[in-house]
Amino acid sequence: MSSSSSKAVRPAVVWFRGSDLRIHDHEPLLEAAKASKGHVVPVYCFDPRQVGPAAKTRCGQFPKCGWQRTRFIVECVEDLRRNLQRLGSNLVVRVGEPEEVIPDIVSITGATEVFGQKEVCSEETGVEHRLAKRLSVPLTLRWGAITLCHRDDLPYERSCSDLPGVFSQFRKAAEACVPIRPPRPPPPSLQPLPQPIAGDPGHVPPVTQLSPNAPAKADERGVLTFVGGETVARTRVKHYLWDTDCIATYKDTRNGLVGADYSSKFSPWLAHGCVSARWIHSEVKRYERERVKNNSTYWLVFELLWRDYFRFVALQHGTAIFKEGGVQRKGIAWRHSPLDLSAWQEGRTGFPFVDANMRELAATGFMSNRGRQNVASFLTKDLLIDWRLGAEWFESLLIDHDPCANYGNWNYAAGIGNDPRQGRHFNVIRQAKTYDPAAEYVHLWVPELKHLPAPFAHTPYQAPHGELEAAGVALEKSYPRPIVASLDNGRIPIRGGAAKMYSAGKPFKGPKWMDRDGQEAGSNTSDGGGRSRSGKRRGRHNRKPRVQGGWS
Ligand SMILES: Cc1cc2nc3c(=O)[nH]c(=O)nc-3n(C[C@H](O)[C@H](O)[C@H](O)COP(=O)(O)OP(=O)(O)OC[C@H]3O[C@@H](n4cnc5c(N)ncnc54)[C@H](O)[C@@H]3O)c2cc1C
Repeated sequence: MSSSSSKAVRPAVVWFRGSDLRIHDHEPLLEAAKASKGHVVPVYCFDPRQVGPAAKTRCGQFPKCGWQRTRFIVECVEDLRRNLQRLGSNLVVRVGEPEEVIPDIVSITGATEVFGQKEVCSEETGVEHRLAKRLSVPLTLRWGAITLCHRDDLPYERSCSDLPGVFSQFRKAAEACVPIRPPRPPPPSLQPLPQPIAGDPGHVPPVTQLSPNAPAKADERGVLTFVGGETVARTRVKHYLWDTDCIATYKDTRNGLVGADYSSKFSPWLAHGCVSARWIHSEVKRYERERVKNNSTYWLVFELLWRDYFRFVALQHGTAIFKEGGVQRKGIAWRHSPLDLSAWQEGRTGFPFVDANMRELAATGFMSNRGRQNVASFLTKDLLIDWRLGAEWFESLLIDHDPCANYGNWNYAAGIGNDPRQGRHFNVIRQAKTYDPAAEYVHLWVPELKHLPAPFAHTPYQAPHGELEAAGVALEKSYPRPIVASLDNGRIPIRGGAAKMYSAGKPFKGPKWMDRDGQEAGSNTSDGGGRSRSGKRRGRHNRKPRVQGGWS
């Protein structure tokens, strides 16, 4: 394009929002490029309400974006800038609120329109409304590729008001009648940024400015070194599918706890939009054509539909997913116990499996799906602590935090969400013995128990004195006693403080435990070993049927 014709065209601003940090399959970028003949002004704002030392969560006042995710976002933004530069443009980076920054950029550049991705959660939609009010030009928001199934292709109202309350009904409808749109390539090229903004694209703030306590080195025990950005995201997908064929055994390995490849680990990149779910889907379909199609390849797409489902649930229910009663608007009297909450947060509950998971989260910003289900159940069903504090702690620490997936899953865990089965409760000891039979995971994250062999590593309070002594474990001194007795009908010797709290409160009604398929697995037994409250072993025929649409 000649310089005289490029002067004639007024640019369009592309507002990158944080869950769309890529150039491929990005509808607002493509639409803006088309409308402005490539004269786009891509912008990303580090919003101090979301990232940085001042941003706090609502109930717990935890840092809203911990150092792990902050670092990941910085890497995503740097990568996005490099990719836009390769197309001939650049990324304008500012620290500030989008509703302040973007009108300024519009007036500096003379832009005629602002394009961006449509979000569904209240903080994000609040920004959309305020920005639209302040702009003198139209704000065009597109659903784009945020989900695998495009909202407009669903057999429901655009507001999802008639979305089924059960995942499996949604999944069946999606599988039967929703075509997955093919991913779209990035624009072949873009025009350079217009002056004067070309001279002032802005610096990506260093992690240490946004998160002053960030350690210099990552914990070596982490499942993976997660590096933000589209470039690494695509390499990870290539690794999981084409280089290692791990996807072909995903269904068998996905409940793992240690190592890079037991599950895809796509979540941090999906949460920040470094890859689109549609692109992953197209790669899975290609893999099925060229290598193998089996239950595992199906299951990865099945999990992506869970991700979709929680976004549509958030659209359907609005702010309810963040409120105490959740999407069921249910009243539950949660316990208030800062002591037990901090034991859970810091991995000092006396239940090694819970503690290992919580320590992994704090050290690395990641936790397996198996771990997340267990620690969420433990907080809400054993400690009876307000689920919002758990969700906020996850929000603070998770690299892959996505408000729809996080709050949707927490609603579910707390029994106030889209779960057809009420009162789902994980027996964390039984889960530990099933999924960590040799205590490899507990030994990794709770090193004070590393010489205590399984199964005692999962129940050190049951270990004979000699075993503890040989392993160098001194209960209460080197590792805490359990903080809650409910897991064993009160037979677990608990820490004094917590015992008092329970006896001071309402009588604790025995929880029912679910096994991994959502089946009732005995009440209050020490390891949930399939015994009923009366102590009689349950026959298989007495088991409740597998829950349709339940977590698996
Ligand atoms: C209490 C709780 C909180 C959670 N918070 C988040 C969150 O903030 N962000 C997030 O991405 N996931 C969240 N999950 C879902 C799930 O645990 C993670 O997506 C998964 O562990 C990420 O690892 P992976 O990429 O290896 O998953 P894989 O098993 O390889 O699954 C592939 C992809 O499917 C999607 N997915 C899988 N399971 C779920 C699910 N239950 N809900 C929604 N999407 C799913 C993810 O995008 C994931 O990357 C949460 C689960 C629980 C129980």
